[in-house]
Amino acid sequence: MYGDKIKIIYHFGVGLLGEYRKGLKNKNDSLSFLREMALTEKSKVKAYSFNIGLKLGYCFLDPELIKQVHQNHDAFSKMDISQAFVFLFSNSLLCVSGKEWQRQRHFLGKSFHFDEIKNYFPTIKEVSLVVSDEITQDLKNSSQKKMIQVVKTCEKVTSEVAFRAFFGQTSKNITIKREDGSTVLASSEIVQLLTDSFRILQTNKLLLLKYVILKRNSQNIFPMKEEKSLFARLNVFKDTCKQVIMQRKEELQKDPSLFKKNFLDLYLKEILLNENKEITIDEIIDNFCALFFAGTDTTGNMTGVSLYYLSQNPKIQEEARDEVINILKSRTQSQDPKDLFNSLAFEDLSQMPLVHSILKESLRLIPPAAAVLGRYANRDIEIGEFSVKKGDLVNTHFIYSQSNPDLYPNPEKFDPYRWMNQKEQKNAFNFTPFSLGPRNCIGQHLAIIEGKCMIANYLLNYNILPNPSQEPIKEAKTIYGLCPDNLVYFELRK
Ligand code: HEM
Repeated sequence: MYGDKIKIIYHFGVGLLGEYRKGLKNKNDSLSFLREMALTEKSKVKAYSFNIGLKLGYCFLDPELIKQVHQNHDAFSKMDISQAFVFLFSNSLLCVSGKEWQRQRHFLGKSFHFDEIKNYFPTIKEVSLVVSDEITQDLKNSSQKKMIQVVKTCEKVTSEVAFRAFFGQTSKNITIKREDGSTVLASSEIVQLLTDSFRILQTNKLLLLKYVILKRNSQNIFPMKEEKSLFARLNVFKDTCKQVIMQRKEELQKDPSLFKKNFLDLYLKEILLNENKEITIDEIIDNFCALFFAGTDTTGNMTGVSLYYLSQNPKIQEEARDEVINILKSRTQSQDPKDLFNSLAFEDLSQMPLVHSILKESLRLIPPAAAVLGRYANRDIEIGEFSVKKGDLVNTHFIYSQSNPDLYPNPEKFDPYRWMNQKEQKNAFNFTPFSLGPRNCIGQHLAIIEGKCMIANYLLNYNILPNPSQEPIKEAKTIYGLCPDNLVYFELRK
């Protein structure tokens, strides 16, 4: 019906996962089919059709059509992608829709405004320094270069920042008690819960079938052992969050002068002082989970991938380091990397065009959220020449236009300088790693600020070297990123 404007990608039962597996096996890249399509078809193909089980969907690739989907965001509802996803996020900004979404976006949006994010800058710097101090100590003890799991290292920073931005205290203070009596940090448990809920769907076919048919009711009808154990842990996790929130509420009720600028206090202030009756404790818990989930791995991956490309491109690395040092030279006489990084001011971050371009180029090549969360159309809607019917699955994928050689000459090349040339930025819809439209990423400024801080800190402290014995693999799991995480060595700078 749509001729060569649409490609059909059908894998019986496994759906799109089948195409990802094929790409991984043959090209070390789950999304190689989209990169190849971009090279051969350029902008001819507008969408591909795919299946999840027996259900068919459209994934739009053309920037104009992607724009139409996201501008009409209220015509779609996000899919329940796993049990933990629903349990942890269903009352959060990530999942709610309509008036409820508007209310939440308005409330949270104020805190994500560029000027407000400034408040989190000291925390970002402090946490970055704690992590780099550990690495430096380790390197000093071994007196040689060491392999660094850069994505994991960056996630240590991003998870701690997300935690402190929300609770205003360190994640080490909040622990979860497991059934076997052991304790685990809340920040690790939430990641583990999400990973486990995807894993059980992938490894237990019966459970997957039950979930596809029964959806949110799956755990209530003949719950399987893995479901029971997952839900027991999910309940403990939320109960723990609730206790922390209720305790803080009591503290603030007794002494309102204790209010701080963190998300939890902002919510509680709204409830206690402004007598806002719409905000519930469930909404607060779910938004903690959502901000933690949406902000940790994504930002950690963006920065880890940038460090990988810097290891592969020593000249660009040197130039980026000079950019950072030149700014900081005017702030301190000291040559010590720690003093230099300590002197970094929030305003300096906007004076780093190359570091910014490195992050953008990493997001172009390996966008952590390569596609948005799948959606169902809740009414019939025309997207360009495509007629989407109520109930159809819809998605949008960013890699295709971000790999189009007409828009990005030599698209596989890591070339941050292309961003310093205005031509590429003519059409903002060709580069959308943070999605677009009213439901775009609320945390994008925070992510870039964290990324710039981490890159600046590592450039000041270490030579970032490649690991020639490891081929990078681009794998799409919960997010799209590089693995295994042993692609980079750090060496202390003399
Ligand atoms: C490099 C880092 C990041 C990337 C690539 C990224 C990407 C995205 C994308 C593509 C969406 C749209 C998802 C969809 O519509 O299905 C999104 C939404 C969202 N992001 Fe981010 N994100 C990043 C960092 C962050 C950070 C740091 C936070 C907060 C701490 C955050 C919070 C959110 C939230 C709450 C939404 C939902 C917004 C809404 O529906 O109104 N993200 N992000």
